[in-house]
This record gives sequence, C-alpha cells and structure tokens, in this order.
Amino acid sequence: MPPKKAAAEEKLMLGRPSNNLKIGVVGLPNVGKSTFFNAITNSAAAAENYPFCTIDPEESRVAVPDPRFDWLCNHYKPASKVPAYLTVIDIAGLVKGAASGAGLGNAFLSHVRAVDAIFHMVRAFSDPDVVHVEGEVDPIRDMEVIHQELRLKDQEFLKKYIEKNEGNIKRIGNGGTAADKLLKEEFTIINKVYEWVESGKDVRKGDWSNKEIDVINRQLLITAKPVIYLANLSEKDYIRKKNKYLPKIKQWIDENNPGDLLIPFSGAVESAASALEGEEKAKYLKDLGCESVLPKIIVAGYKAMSLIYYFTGGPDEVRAWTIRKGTKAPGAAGVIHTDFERGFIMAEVMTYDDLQELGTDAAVKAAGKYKQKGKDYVVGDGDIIFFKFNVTADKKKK
Ligand SMILES: Nc1ncnc2c1ncn2[C@@H]1O[C@H](COP(=O)(O)OP(=O)(O)OP(=O)(O)O)[C@@H](O)[C@H]1O
Ligand SMILES: [Mg+2]
Repeated sequence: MPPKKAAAEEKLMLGRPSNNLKIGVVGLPNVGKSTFFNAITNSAAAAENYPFCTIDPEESRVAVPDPRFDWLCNHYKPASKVPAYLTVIDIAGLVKGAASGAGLGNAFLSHVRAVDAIFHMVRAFSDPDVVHVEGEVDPIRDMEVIHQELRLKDQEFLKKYIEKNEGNIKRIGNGGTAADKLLKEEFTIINKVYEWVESGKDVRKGDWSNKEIDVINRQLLITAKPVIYLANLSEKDYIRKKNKYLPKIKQWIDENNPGDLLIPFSGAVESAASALEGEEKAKYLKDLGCESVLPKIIVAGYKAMSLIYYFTGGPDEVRAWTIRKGTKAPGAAGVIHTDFERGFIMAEVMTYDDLQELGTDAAVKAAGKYKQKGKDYVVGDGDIIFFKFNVTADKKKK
C-alpha cells in the first residue's frame, strides 16, 4: 500500500509574525507623501512644496472603516468603542543613488526596512509650481528609480551576509555540528535569494518554500514587503477619472510586479476634504462630483499585511482585535491578555452574518449557531468571540 500522504503543510507567510504591523509611505521627494499621510491620518506633518521636507519618520494611526463595526456599535450601544487601526509612517523621499548613500539614502532606507508594507506614492500630476527632483513628470522613470533603490538595498544587505559567512562555510566543508548544518542551509537560501534579487526581481514575487520564507523573514528584506501603488492625480484628473499616465503605470506594474494593487487618488482633493468634517465635507465632495478614496486605501493597506480582526461585543465595549490571518484561537485570545492564551479553554464564536440576520445573541444561540471552538480553530475575519479561560496561578491567589 502506498504510504499515507502527510497532511498538507501550512504555507508560511512573508513578513513579521506580529499583529503590530506598520505601513510606510515611500516615493521620490515632493510627490505628495506627507500630503497623503496628513489626509489619511488627520495629522499635521510638514507637507511643503520642496524636496526633503520630511526627514524624520512620522507615525500616526487611523481607524479602519468597517460597516460591521458600526453595526455592532449600534446593536450593543456600548460605553466604549474601539475599532481596528492601521499604523501609517511617513518616510523621507528617496532619490536615485539612495542605496549607495545619496540624499541620506541609507538612513531613509533603514526607515523603509522597519515597516511591514509600503504605500508607493507615484506622482502623476503636472504642476509647474511643484518641483520634481528629476525634472519633468515621468511616473515610469520614478517607479523604476524607487524599485531599483529598494532592490539594490536588499542586494547589498544579502551580499554583506554572504561575504561575512563565506569563510565559515568553507571551513565547515562537508562536516560540522548541527548548528553548522543550519548555517549552511541558511547560506544556500540567502544565495538563492541574492540571485533572485540581482536578476531584477522583488523577493515577494518569488515562490519560496517554508524553510526559505523562514530565512527571508529574519532578514527584514525591503522587497519582501507588500506594496500598494498610489498614483497621485491632480484634482481635475481625479474628478474626470482620467489621467494620461495611468495606463502606463498599470502596464508597468503588470509587467514588473503583477498582482500589486494600484489605487489612483488625489492629494489635492483628499487634503482639502480632510480639512472639513461631516456635512461640509460631504458637500465639498458632492460638488466636485467625486468620493474620497481614503477608506478604500486604508482597508487595502490593512489587508496587504494579512491583518484581520475579530470582535468582542457587549454593552461595555465593542472592540476589534487585530490578528494576522491564520491565527488560531489561543493566539487570538492572547491579543486581549496573555492569561487568555495561557489558560485558554475554548472560544465561543458567532459570525457577524448570523448575528445580523438573527438579531440577538440569544437568537443565534437558539439557532445552534453559537459554536464552541477549541485550540485548533483558525479565527475568521469578523468573528464575534467570547473566550473562556482559566489561569491556575490566579486561582491560588484567591
Ligand atoms: N495631487 C496634487 N496636486 C497638486 N499638488 C499636490 C498634489 N499632491 C501634493 N501636492 C503638493 O506637492 C507638494 C509636495 O507635497 P508633500 O510635502 O506632501 O510631498 P512629500 O512627498 O512628502 O515630499 P518630501 O519627500 O520632500 O517630504 C506640496 O506643495 C503639496 O501641496
Ligand atoms: Mg514629506
């Protein structure tokens, strides 16, 4: 009889295994990064019309819009409401040669290394008053520059690793301890990743095995991070939904990094709209005949990092708890408190759809749709969960 097939191995994800992830705004100087950052996070970072206006990274967070959260708040009428948040970081502009140190490039690239995903801001608006560091507006050239600098930084980093370990690997030869074997394995993988990057490709576009992903994740490589391209349009182009560069930008992405998302937006429109509130804001956008695309960008940024959330709900608090996709119930419980994970007994779960359809917790229970789940349960996006736990140490104290 043929041997039983082993259960399919769970595919590891690129990126830090954390729920505290951040997305950085990256692009050439003076393309609208800070304008976007201020509009999306309602901040007041300097966004003036000159290159290298931003030097130090600014961090801010923005609530992730979700009609399910709004519905739950309306349903439970809780004293406290805590949505999920996307943390955004405004980073200084990168220029050609950044990877070899131009324009404080190395310092700025280290800020890019520290984030978990990238909003790649591309200038697609013409305005003779807004200086372009490369002369005239040319989004494809700009994307090439940024793509190249990020990739060169990874290349340099991998090369340093190879040079540092080469001697050791030779010395180990075919023998060596268990630790030596691990180093050899890592060394082989890093060489493979180096070749990939050197051939002009981003790490995130490779089809890596779990072992390879494990090694890649320890290196914090820049091109392993998910990217969302944001094309910054003039007010006029955004309103008429037409821009001469957009088709070329899309084509460049399809050819170089297929699958990456492109979202057109306008720094001019969003910045003016974000200065207004409520009805005034709605009227401003209605008069222009367009909508803000920021909610869509926030959700896309959150999703790009494989983040989801589950809810806890009741009259005290409705709250969204951020986890990474694929997190099992005990790990998800640990986001609330480590005791919840340590003493995990079970998760009582109902889905948002069931609660919305049936109307009350009791009706969901009566319909048998309030499920008890154990430690292997993979938490779903929008699950409404009540954790049962028991921590012995706490009991003793009583
Ligand atoms: N869609 C747009 N249309 C016209 N002007 C814009 C648009 N978006 C941004 N700007 C203007 O471009 C200039 C530069 O914007 P901003 O400071 O946001 O760029 P930046 O990318 O953060 O630059 P730096 O890298 O120097 O920090 C500002 O004067 C801003 O008002
Ligand atoms: Mg800036």
